[in-house]
Parts: sequence; structure tokens; C-alpha cells
Amino acid sequence: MKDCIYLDNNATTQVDPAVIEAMLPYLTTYFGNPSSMHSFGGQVGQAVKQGRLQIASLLGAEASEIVFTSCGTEGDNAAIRAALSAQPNKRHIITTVVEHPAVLNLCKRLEKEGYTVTYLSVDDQGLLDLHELEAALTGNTALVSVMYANNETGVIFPIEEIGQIVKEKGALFHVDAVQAVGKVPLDMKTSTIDMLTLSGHKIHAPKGIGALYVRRGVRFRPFMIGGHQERGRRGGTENVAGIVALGKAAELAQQHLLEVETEKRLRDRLEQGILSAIPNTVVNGHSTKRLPNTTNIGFKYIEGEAILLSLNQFGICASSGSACTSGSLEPSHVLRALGLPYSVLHGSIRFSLSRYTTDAEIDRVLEVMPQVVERLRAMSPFNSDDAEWLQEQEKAVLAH
Ligand SMILES: Cc1ncc(COP(=O)(O)O)c(C=O)c1O
Ligand code: FES
Repeated sequence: MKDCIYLDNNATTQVDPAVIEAMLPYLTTYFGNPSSMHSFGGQVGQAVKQGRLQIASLLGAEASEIVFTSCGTEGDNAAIRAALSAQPNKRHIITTVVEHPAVLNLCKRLEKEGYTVTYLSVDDQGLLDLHELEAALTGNTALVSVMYANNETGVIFPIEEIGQIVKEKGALFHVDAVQAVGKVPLDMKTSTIDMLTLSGHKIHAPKGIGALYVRRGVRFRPFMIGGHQERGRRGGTENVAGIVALGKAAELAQQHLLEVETEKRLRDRLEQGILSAIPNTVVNGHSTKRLPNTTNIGFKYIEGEAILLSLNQFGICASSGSACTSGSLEPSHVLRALGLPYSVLHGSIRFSLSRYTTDAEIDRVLEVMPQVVERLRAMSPFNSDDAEWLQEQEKAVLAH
């Protein structure tokens, strides 16, 4: 079991014991290849089929619309590349400035390959202006790729409204729903989404397995070229144990969707507790158009990294942004896009809860947090907005 108060579930989640139990036989006894003709392989093929049905059920999709991938990053890459190669005459892509690097860095690469990319901006609440989307869409737009919910702030975009606009212009619509799956109800049958990415390790399955929903009728050229697996949409012998795990995790996520209010109650208690006990704190991102498990809080005048290290000493795991960029001390591209002042930008912490989070854990964080912040602020050279240095930094950020 975990030996810390784990509030970093947007980075990754604990594998559910029931998921481990379901997948283990496929690492031991049932090691066959699902494509084999013999019945030993056939049994394994059945397990893959079952996993596909479970994922389809969570998404309100058909089993044939699910393609297993190795992770969310692969799903995003496969969807975007497939959309482009299916429409070779269209050379324009629309995405947002707050996407995960799996989309953002791919789009930057595609610009080098000759595509034009529009990066939609967000306001200080992290929300899009749909007029900007309408104005950007042209007959040359192959694809609009927008995340369902942001991994850093939890802000949720109005996906179906966006989809309506996209469909009017005949572009394909891809949604990175890695953070939304299991936290908001999804129904592909009534949705405008053409392709949707999800990742196992964010929903209590292991790392290294994911899925891509591809609406029936959407032309899909494989990203991973090889054998006939996944109906020719993704070559490579299936990660059977991973698929079984993802299927089980999807089943549990579907059940848990009914209880997601509990997670929200704990998140709100944590957030309100911090805001009321500690002065000069702000919530980053829209307060209600948000995932139920995420809060991103700016603690003015101190460094996020310092807060994280102090919390770590108390056995509390949180994050100052996305795991893949936290190695660099650059402020998060998401918080920068919100145009936050320098003092908030550098002092922001993301707490992301899961169904395992307890009231006792939230109590403990609320007990520790004020002392941590007070101690760091006492050492901070700039503890008011008037500090000349701070003002200079603000100007530099705005000019950036
Ligand atoms: C919004 C979003 N998209 C994509 C990914 C990438 O998923 P994976 O780690 O499975 O490649 C993540 C993971 O952090 C994410 O939060
Ligand atoms: S890969 Fe998700 S935080 Fe970077």
C-alpha cells in the first residue's frame, strides 16, 4: 500500500487491487497469443474481446470502435496523424495553447512538416472563446484537437458545443479525454467526437496501456504499421494483461462515476480549508467548469517547488504542474496561458484526488499546509506585491 497521502492522481493513479487480480492470470497461466488458431490462444482472444466491450461500455461506443494503444500519448499521436493522412489536401489544424505535450509538441512538429496550426487561447479562467474557434475554421482545416479536461487546472471545455461548430465546417474532431474518462460521464452515441484518447494509468489500471475511440466511418490510417491486429488499425501483438486490466478499470470507473460527488466534496473541503486558513491564496482556473478531483492553488510569494519539498517531508505528494515538465523550473505553459501574475505562476500547487482519498487525509493536509506556507513566506525575500523585483518579473512575464 502507498505510504504517503497521495494527491497526485492526475499524474498517475494506484492500480486497483481488483484490476491486478483480473490481469495476473494473463501474465502467468494464459500467456497465449490472441491471434493464434489454437484454443489456448483463443481463450486469450476472448479476454481481449471482453476488455474491448468493457471500454466500449464506459464510453457508450461500439466494441469495433475501440483501438488499444500503449498510452495516451500514442492515442493522441495516432489520432492526429490518422486524421491528417485521411485528408491529404487539408493542411490546417486547430488546437489549444493548454494541451498536453502529447498534442502540443506533435503540432509543433507538424508545423515543421508544412502544416499550419492555430493555437486557441484561453482567458484568465482557463476557458476558450468559441468565436475564436469559429473564426479559425476554414475549408482547409483537417482536424480540431481539443482536450476534454485540463490535467493541470482540471478546467473542462464545452466539448459538444465545440463539436457542433467543428462539424459545421466538416473537419474531424479529436478529443484528448485522458483526464476526463472516469470523472465525467461520456456517451459517444450522442456525441460529436470522432476520435477520443484515454489512458489506463489515470483510471487505476497500470501504465503502458490506453485506448483510442474511432467513430465508425471515420477513415483511419494506422500510425503503427504491422500485422492485422486491431482490425489493421494498430499493428503489434496485443498487451493482453494490460487490456484485461484496462477493461476491469473501465468497469470500476463506470461504477465509481455514480459516487464521484464524494471526491468532489473532499476536493472542495481541501480547497475551502486552504483558502480560508491561508491568506494570499487563489484557485487557478474556473471554479465550477472543472473536474471533481482537481484543485490548482496559487500561494503567492513562495515557490511551488519549495512547497512540494516541504509537503514531501510530511509524506504528502502533490505536484506543481505536469510530471513531464516539472524537471524544468519553467513555469507551466498552462498557468502562463491563463496570464497569471508572476507570484501566482511560481507558487502554484496541484492537488488531484482519487476514489481512495479519505477525510482523514484531507484533515492532515489542512493541518500541515498553513505551517508550511507560513515558514516559507517568512523566508521569502518578496512577500508583498510591492516588491520592486516582483514587479519587474511581472513585466517580463507579460512581455514574454
Ligand atoms: C491530458 C493528457 N493527455 C495525455 C497524457 C499522456 O498520457 P500517457 O502518460 O498515457 O502517455 C496525459 C498524461 O499526463 C494527460 O494528462
Ligand atoms: S506525460 Fe503526463 S504529465 Fe507529462
